[in-house]
Amino acid sequence: MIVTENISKSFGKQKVLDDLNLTIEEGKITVIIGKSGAGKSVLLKHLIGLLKPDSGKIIFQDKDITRVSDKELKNIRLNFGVLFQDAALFDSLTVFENVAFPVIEHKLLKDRKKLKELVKETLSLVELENIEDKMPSELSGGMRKRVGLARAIITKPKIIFFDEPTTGLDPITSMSIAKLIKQMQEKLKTTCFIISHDLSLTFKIADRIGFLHNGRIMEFGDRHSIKNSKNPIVIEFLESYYTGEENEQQKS
Ligand SMILES: Nc1ncnc2c1ncn2[C@@H]1O[C@H](COP(=O)(O)OP(=O)(O)OP(=O)(O)O)[C@@H](O)[C@H]1O
Repeated sequence: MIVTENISKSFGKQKVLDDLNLTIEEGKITVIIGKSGAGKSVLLKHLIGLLKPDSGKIIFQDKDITRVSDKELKNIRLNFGVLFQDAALFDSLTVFENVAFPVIEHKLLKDRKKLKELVKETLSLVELENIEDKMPSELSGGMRKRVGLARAIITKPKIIFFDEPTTGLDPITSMSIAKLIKQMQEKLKTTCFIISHDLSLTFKIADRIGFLHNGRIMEFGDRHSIKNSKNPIVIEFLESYYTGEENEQQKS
């Protein structure tokens, strides 16, 4: 579980997070939605320790991760897997080397044969087979996301953070990634934190949905409660998405 307590963050005069409180429950999929520029990526970067708040706490395993040493933060990050928006694969490394990277970097397994088996097993969890020798440039967008997901889960992290997991994918591939996240989460019982524009994904897999607005989580609840929110700002956001205005806004 991660709990943020009153985190605030400004860039110059712009206050992006404003006393934000959020609880990410263990073993659940939490999705944060909100308009473009609402601060979803800034929130995610705080949770994984890439940004520090101006004030407030982020509690993980009884520790405030905003106040730990760099060494401690590195150890804490071993509990985290991150799937970045563009999958962030290393283009000069093979799929095998990409997926094995966190294991090699943290010296978690030295036996080459066991590492090969682990990479194979992890790739099969994301429904990929026999692509270890391929280069990222040879893969489709959906396959790159899957490889990125395999790399994020190979160390069996307690929490996986997803930055817009379906951006840039067609609706069918997006749905297959959404299904895969759900299946993987059910199999590994991992806690998942997702920021997304994709309401189809959100309403398909989220256990908890948070609506970020004006630097705060304005509405938080399960799929049913968000869909039936009486808050006019939430209603407007959901309606604009379905009428395409929000999508148009993303493109501009
Ligand atoms: N390092 C930074 N320096 C200055 N301003 C920043 C920085 N990072 C983010 N911002 C600003 O914070 C605001 C929130 O940005 P953020 O990327 O978190 O929004 P978002 O909700 O993720 O948007 P989108 O859905 O379009 O990705 C934006 O106005 C952005 O310009």
